Amino acid sequence: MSAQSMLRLALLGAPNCGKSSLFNALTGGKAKVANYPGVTVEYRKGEFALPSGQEIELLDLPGVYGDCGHSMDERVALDAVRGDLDGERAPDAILFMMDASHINTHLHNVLQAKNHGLPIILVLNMMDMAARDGITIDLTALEREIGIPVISCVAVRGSGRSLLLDFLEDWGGDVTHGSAAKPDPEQIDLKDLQARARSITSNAVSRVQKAETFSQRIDNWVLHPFFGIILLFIILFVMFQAVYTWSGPAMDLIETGISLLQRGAAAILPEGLITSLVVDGVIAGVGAVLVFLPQIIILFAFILLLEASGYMARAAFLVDTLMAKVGLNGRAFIPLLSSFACAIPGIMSARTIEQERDRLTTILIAPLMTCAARWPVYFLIIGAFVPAEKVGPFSQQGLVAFGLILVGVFFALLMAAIFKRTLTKGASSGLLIELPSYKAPVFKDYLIGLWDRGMIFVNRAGRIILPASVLIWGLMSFPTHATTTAQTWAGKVGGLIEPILRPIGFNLEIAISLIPAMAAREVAVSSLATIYSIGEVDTDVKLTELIAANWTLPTALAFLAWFVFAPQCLSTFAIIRKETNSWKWPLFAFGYLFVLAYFAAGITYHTALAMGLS
Ligand SMILES: Nc1nc2c(ncn2[C@@H]2O[C@H](COP(=O)(O)OP(=O)(O)OP(=O)(O)O)[C@@H](O)[C@H]2O)c(=O)[nH]1
Ligand SMILES: [Mg+2]
Repeated sequence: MSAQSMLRLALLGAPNCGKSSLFNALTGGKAKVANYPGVTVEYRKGEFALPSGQEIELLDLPGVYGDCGHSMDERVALDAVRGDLDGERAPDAILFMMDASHINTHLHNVLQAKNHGLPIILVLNMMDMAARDGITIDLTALEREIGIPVISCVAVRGSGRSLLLDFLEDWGGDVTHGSAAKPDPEQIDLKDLQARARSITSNAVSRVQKAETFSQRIDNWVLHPFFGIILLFIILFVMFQAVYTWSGPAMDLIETGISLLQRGAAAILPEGLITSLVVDGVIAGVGAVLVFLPQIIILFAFILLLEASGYMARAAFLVDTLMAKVGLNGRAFIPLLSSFACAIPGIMSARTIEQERDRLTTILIAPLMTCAARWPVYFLIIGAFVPAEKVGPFSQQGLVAFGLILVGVFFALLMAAIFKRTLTKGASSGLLIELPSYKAPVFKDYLIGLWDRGMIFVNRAGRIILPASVLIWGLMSFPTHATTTAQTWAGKVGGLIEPILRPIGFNLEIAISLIPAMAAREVAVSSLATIYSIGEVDTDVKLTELIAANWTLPTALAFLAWFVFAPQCLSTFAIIRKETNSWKWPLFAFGYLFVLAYFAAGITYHTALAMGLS
C-alpha cells in the first residue's frame, strides 16, 4: 500500500485521558505514559495495520483543553491537527479521546473539536474508572446528541480496545474514500458550548450519588495541609534511604563481575598496551558507572510508581504555596520533578507553562535538579568518604545524598526568586491542575518503564562512556615514557585548566576528568576510574578506595559541591537553545551555573580546610 493511501489519524483530547497509552498499545510505540496532565509535549508518529490490511498512521499529540493553544505544547497539538507543522500534512481524521470519568467537565471540548472540519469520532476512554466511580453513560443517546460516533474504550486492556479496532475497520475505509461524514460545526461561544454540553450530559450521563469517590477519600489525607506535607517528606526520604540500603548486594555482584572480567581479560590478552586499554580503559571506565545501575533502578522504581499512581500531581499541589512564594508558576513543579531523571525532558515539559517568562525561569533552574547522571558522582564520593554506618535506623550515606539533593532544590528556588525579580519579572498565575484519579500502575507498563530507564543508563555507558574511557586511556598512556600523570598528554590538556581549578581544591586528575564530562556528567566518574586504574596494578582495589586514598576530604567535598551545580552538560544547553530559540539563554545558563559551581566548590573547600578536616 502506498504512503498516500495510508490513513493518518490524530489523537486529540485533554491531557491525561490516555492518548499515549492507546498510541503505545496500537503502534508498539514508546511514548511516555504517566498519571498526570502534561506528559506528552511533542508530537509522535507510529503505524499499525487493521486486520483488513488498512494501514494507519497514528499521531500522538500533547493534551489540549480547548482550541486556543495557550501553551507551547497545546500549540503543537493544534498545529498538527491543522496541518501547520513543518513538513507534516494534516491528518485525515481525528480520534477525539476523553476520560469517561470526567465526562461532565470535558464534554464541551469535543463539541469544539468538531470545528476542525475533519471526520471525527469520540473515544470514551477509561470506562473502567467511570464504572468505579459509579458513572453510567448512555452511548446511544450521547452519539445522537453530539452527532458523531462514540466508542467506549479501555486503552490499557486488549479487550478494552477491540470495539475501537472493529469500528475503525469500516470507518477507516469511509475516511479513505472521502465518504466519512464531516461533523456540523458548532460555531458558538464557549459559554453556550458549555451550556449545551451540560444539557447533553444531564440526558446521557447518570451518576450514582456516592458520598465521596475513592480518590477523594485518599485525598483527605494526602492533600491535608499538615499531614500531606509530612507524607511527601517521608516518601522522598524513604526513597533515598532505599536507594542506599537496598542496592548493596546487587552492587557487590556487579563489582565482582567487573573484577572477574578484568582478571579474565588480563589473563587472556598479551601483556602491554592492549591489556591496559581493555582492563584500565574500557572495563574500569564503563564498569565504574555501571556499578550504580542498581541505585538508578531503585530510584526509578519509586519515581515511576509515584508517576503512575497519580501522586505526582498531588505533590505539585502541596508545594504550590512554596513555589508561589519564590515566584514560580505552580506548573513548574512537574518539569522540575522530571528533571530529576534528566534536565532534557524536564526542560521540554516546561512547554506546559503558558506564561513565557515563567517557562524561561523554569528552564533556567531545571539543571539544578539532581539528574540521574549526577548520581554516580554522588555515589562515588559519598561511598569513598561517608562511612556506610547507620544513624539510628537511617543510612548515613542516604542522609548525605538526600542533603545534596535538598541543596540543589534550595538553590533552584533561590535562583528562581532572583530571576523573577530581575530577568523574568512579571506576575505568575497560580496552579490550576486537574488532579487525576488514583490508579494502580499497569504492571507491564511499569516494568517496561523501568527497563527503559535502566537501558538509557546502560546505553549511555556504551555510547558515551566507552569512547570517553578509550580517549582518556589514550591520553593517559602516551607518551609511553611518562612517569607522572602531569607528563602524559592528558596531564598536559588537564594542566591548561588546572590553574583555574586549583584555588577551589581540585587536583590535576579532577581537571582531566571534567573535560570529557562535558559529554555527560557521569563521565567524570569513568574518567577518574581510568586515570587511577592505569597507575594501579591490583584490579581488586575499588575506585572508592583509590579516591579515599588520593584525595583529602576538603577536595572531595568541593567536588561534590561542584556537582550540585555541574554546569558542564552540553546536551542541556543544546535543548535550552532549541526551546528558547536563542543563544542568549543557554549561554546565560552556562555562565550562571559555572559561577555558582565555582564559588560553591571554593567556599566548601576553604571552609573545610579552616575546620581542620583532612
Ligand atoms: N484504568 C485505566 N487507566 C488508563 C486508561 N488509559 C490510560 N490509563 C492511565 O492513565 C494515565 C494517563 O495516560 P496517558 O496515556 O499518559 O495519557 P495522555 O492522554 O497521553 O496524557 P498527556 O500526554 O498528559 O496528554 C496513565 O497512568 C495510564 O496508565 C484506561 O483506559 N483505564
Ligand atoms: Mg501523552
